Amino acid sequence: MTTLPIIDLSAKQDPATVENLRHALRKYGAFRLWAPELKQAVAGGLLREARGFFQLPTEVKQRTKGYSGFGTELIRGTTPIPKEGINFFRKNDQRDGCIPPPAEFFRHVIAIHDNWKRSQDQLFNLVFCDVLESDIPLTGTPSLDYESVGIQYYNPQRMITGDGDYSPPHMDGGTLTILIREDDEGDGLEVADLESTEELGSDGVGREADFLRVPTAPDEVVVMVGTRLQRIMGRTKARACVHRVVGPGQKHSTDDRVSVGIFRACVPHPPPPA
Ligand SMILES: O=C(O)CCC(=O)C(=O)O
Ligand SMILES: [Fe+2]
Repeated sequence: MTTLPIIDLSAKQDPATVENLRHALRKYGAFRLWAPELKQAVAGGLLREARGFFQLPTEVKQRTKGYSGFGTELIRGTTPIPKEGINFFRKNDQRDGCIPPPAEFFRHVIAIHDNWKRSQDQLFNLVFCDVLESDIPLTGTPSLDYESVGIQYYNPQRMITGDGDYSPPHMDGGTLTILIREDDEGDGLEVADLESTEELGSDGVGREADFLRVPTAPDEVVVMVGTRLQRIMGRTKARACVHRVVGPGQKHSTDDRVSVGIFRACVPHPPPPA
């Protein structure tokens, strides 16, 4: 398997597809999803609004609910990621004196969230019932149905050198992440082949594993397993995807990069008191 399998939720999955998906969940913790509506909803306005937001003066962004400044998000608690971001619908995200995001931007985010709601049950049924053959109820409990939307903004002009990467290898914290990217050949997303190394942590996997490029394609998004799903299902069934974003490199030295993630059942940030 040298590309991620693709799933079309509107079709009935044949046994070979289900078997491929089962393998992909162990090898990469990721697969592609045919999602033209979601892709078009993002292209038709959200990206423009997001770019507009990230051009606002820093002091305005910093007061906006859900915003995290350049280099403030850390991987494994230590490595700053050279990006800015804004998160929506995250619990415990209360800072004093926050202002809401621009109304038109927020309207587009809500539209994406609503659009995704139409497919999410189908996706969860396929993954949990057909592929993982799980009888653990993974939907219908408030802590697992929790979902946030995060928008990442990568600006090559803010990179100190042109040879650093946009995002170091890491795993996401939730059950599944739906990642929506712009169509761009050299977009930089790569996922680790988890069968190519004995390492288990994202740091070791990042150093030792073979990585597979995941090119963007029209009408497709990527689905990635997070650490929470791995914990629930066990590593023999589903591994958390270790992914990174390489670049920007020469080609993208002037183009910025925007991605949208729908993070399902991600740990609220900051975590609630124990
Ligand atoms: O921007 C991307 O393609 C990946 C983003 C990501 O991995 C994340 O936000 O957790
Ligand atoms: Fe991620």
